[in-house]
Amino acid sequence: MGNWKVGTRRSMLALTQTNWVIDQLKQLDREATFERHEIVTKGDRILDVTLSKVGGKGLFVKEIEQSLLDGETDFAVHSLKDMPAELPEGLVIGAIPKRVDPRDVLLSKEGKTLDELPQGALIGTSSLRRSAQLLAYRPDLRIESIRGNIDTRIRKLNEGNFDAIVLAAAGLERVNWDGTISQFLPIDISLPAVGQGALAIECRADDEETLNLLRKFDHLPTRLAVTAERSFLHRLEGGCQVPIGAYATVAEGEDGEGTLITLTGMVATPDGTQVFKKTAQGTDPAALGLQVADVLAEEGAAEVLERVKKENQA
Ligand SMILES: NCc1[nH]cc(CCC(=O)O)c1CC(=O)O
Repeated sequence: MGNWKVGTRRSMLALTQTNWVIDQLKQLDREATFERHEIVTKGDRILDVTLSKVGGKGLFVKEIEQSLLDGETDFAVHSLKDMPAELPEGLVIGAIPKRVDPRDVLLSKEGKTLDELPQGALIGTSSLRRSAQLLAYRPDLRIESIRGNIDTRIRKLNEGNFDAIVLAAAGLERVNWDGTISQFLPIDISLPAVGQGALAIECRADDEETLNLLRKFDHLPTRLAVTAERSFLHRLEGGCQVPIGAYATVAEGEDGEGTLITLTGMVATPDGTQVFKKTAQGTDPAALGLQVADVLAEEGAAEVLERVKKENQA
């Protein structure tokens, strides 16, 4: 029983994700009804500046979180990778549904793969993580920033502005546009963003009724994996200024506590000339994230983080 007010961004991807979550929740609770509240965020309004320069991830979630805190909405569906490592006081992630494909994908003219792209090809991405890893693999590539929702970016590729663009497989799959994919980039070439491919359903920490509804929709292996990734991100204070990636898996078929988690973390220089990567295993996701972050920091990632931060202040 109950009526839930659901906050969502207005982009095609956001609406598709929110509708999908509502459909799933209706199957878990046949009595429940849902009302969508569309919210335009700062990240949606500012389209002409590179994200890392205007305040990063928080831009897509802040107004939505305020509406939760004000009680105008009861829960909100986000792409987990758009969420900052720390949530505002009073809010929690009530459910993390099962993750879909975490990989980055290449969309290119004539369906070329990364290896087939011509010398000096122009790649559209505004993600430091993606450009650093692409340059590490193919230093000849030229990178140019591209903003806008998925549909805008694909239009810019089709208009001939780029030889290729990089997007997340997950977003394309959710809006049924996976037919546009030229190549799934291997994880060891492009380590995904923390939380990529997973959704987060955020609600008030003291809203038992909503937490009860959402709990049924939580997927423990995904929660363990993204908890390890977010703990890694948090330890390195990775805003959007530094190329950072992480990807964790949980052994197939296991879904309990004490499950073995494998986490790979990555920090790179923006030009891709230095890439620090480490893989470790453990059963405590938060501790594993800290451990991988600390080892990377010791091996040189700390200097990179310091240097990039200084350069950005200058
Ligand atoms: N940066 C925007 C964003 N946030 C979430 C997704 C979709 C993928 C996901 O849910 O992880 C995308 C698009 C993209 O990176 O291609």
